[in-house]
Amino acid sequence: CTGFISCPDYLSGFGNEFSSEDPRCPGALPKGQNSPQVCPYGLYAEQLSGSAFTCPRPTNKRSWFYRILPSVRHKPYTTVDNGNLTETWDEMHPDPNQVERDGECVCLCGLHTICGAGDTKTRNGISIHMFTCNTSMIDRCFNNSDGDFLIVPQQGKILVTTEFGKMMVEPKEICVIQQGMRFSVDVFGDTRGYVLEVYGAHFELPDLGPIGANGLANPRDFLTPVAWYEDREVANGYTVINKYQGKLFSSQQDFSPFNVVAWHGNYTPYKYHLSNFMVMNCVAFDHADPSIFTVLTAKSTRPGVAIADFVIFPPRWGVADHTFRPPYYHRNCMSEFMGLIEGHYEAKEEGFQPGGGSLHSMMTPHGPDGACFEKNSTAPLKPERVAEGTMAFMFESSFSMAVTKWGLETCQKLDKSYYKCWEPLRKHFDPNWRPKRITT
Ligand SMILES: O=C(O)Cc1cc(O)ccc1O
Ligand SMILES: [Fe+2]
Repeated sequence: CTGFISCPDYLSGFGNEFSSEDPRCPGALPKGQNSPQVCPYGLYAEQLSGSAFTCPRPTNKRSWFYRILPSVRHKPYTTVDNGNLTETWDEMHPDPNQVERDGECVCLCGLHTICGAGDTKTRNGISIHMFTCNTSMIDRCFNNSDGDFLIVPQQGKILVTTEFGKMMVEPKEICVIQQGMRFSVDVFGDTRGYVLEVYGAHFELPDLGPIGANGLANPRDFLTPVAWYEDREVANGYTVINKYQGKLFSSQQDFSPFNVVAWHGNYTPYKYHLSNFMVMNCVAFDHADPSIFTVLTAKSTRPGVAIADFVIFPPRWGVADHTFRPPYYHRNCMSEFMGLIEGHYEAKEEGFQPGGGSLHSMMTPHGPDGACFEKNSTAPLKPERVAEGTMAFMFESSFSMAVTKWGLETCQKLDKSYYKCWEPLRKHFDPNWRPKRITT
């Protein structure tokens, strides 16, 4: 692989101290210091801080850019229309009902906020957006001052150009663009996906506890781009869109922001292919909690309680004996937003479509639909492939999320009959039932 556009190169590892130079400028990284009086090739040094300076070492994050011009050389920010991107959580009256949205939704380009909670100003909260797009961002980039984006493409691959280099991300891959990292997206047709935004925390790999040193998402499968720069003047103006305190702003500059010739640090964008997830599950009996499928977690300050977990339901074997194998019926102290990248979700063979979404709010009952319950209560329990050809996922959050007006009304894709999937559930109670006697 040689070309950067068709097949970008990557550095492997999660949160490593990486360093990268565009091969056109060998020696661009200063040796032995970050801020030489004059940088190699006449570059400017600029630090991007992803944590407070004084964070303990395991959570201390920053990267150093060596760039043709520093980011500060831009015209003032002016406000622009937010479209359907919002951080207003009281547009609609709270509603604990199960919510399901169908997949097809013809919308303009941009981010459409479905639900969320919390506040960018106090740096604690999340929001969940959908994006639909059929044109690339030309001479335009995005900078999220509010938080980190975990992007889940569902239809169409995206080429993400960042200050660190380029990443091609296709459905069943995810990428994370952390707070303040400028990026621009090229698409190759109709493109759609989900975005989980977290304010005030970064994603980490979950602890493995008794699993041991290996398993789930392994660090080496996370890929960070290699340095790539363009020295491009843009006479008509290059637009930097800044999301700041939930609102969009635009500023103009006369050069491409992707002018980083070399960089080093541990604060980078990255991508991950979900097929690399090493799936663990029960091999005896009972249904394990879905936390065993956690790819990434954004921890809160309460031990074990996530601001948001990114959880997947990948293809795997189901082997549990004398067990109702699908997800159990559930009321949760967390909020569960589910999406579908491809195939069918195991608890609902019908209805839930790729590109759709469901929200089971805090303590709102949910679980397998009537057909799933009947089928799996009598199915012979032989080893069986589960979720073959499918990839569902969940954003699980300790925040009690509000649904936006766009999510409930504007998109016009709310499935008002969702609750009906549980109506066929009927009583099986038999007061004369007795345990089977074992006769010898
Ligand atoms: O379908 C869901 O709502 C998600 C889910 C999956 C699972 O395996 C167990 C519990 C749970 O909430
Ligand atoms: Fe649940």
